[in-house]
Amino acid sequence: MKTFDQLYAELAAKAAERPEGSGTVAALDAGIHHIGKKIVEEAAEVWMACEYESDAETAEEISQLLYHLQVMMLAKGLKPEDIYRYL
Ligand SMILES: N=c1c2ncn([C@@H]3O[C@H](COP(=O)(O)OP(=O)(O)OP(=O)(O)O)[C@@H](O)[C@H]3O)c2ncn1[C@@H]1O[C@H](COP(=O)(O)O)[C@@H](O)[C@H]1O
Repeated sequence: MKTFDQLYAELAAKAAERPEGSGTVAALDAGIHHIGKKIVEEAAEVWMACEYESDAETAEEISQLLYHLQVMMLAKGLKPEDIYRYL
């Protein structure tokens, strides 16, 4: 289990170190358009899970959406603090 900030730190390290086999590195290399499509896809999966699936399945879909949002943050050079200032 990890927090939002811990996941971001892990993904930022992956982006910097570019370990082989990292899905995060592959997504960053694929670019904004690819990441954006993943965000829309995961957002739809969150919606469907909320309508038709269990709380646990919904939580998992939300975690995946948060992951892809963090990948987009990295692609855009945004840090968690840049987001928190609007919360
Ligand atoms: N939390 C996540 C995470 N959530 C979602 N995903 C990705 O998002 C996809 C969502 O899955 P779906 O169910 O939508 O399946 P899918 O559409 O068939 O997936 P793909 O075909 O797009 O791979 C997963 O297959 C992963 O590729 C994640 N990938 C990585 N992480 C974490 O990120 C960290 C770094 O991961 P790597 O960069 O891969 O090392 C690790 O701690 C991972 O646990």
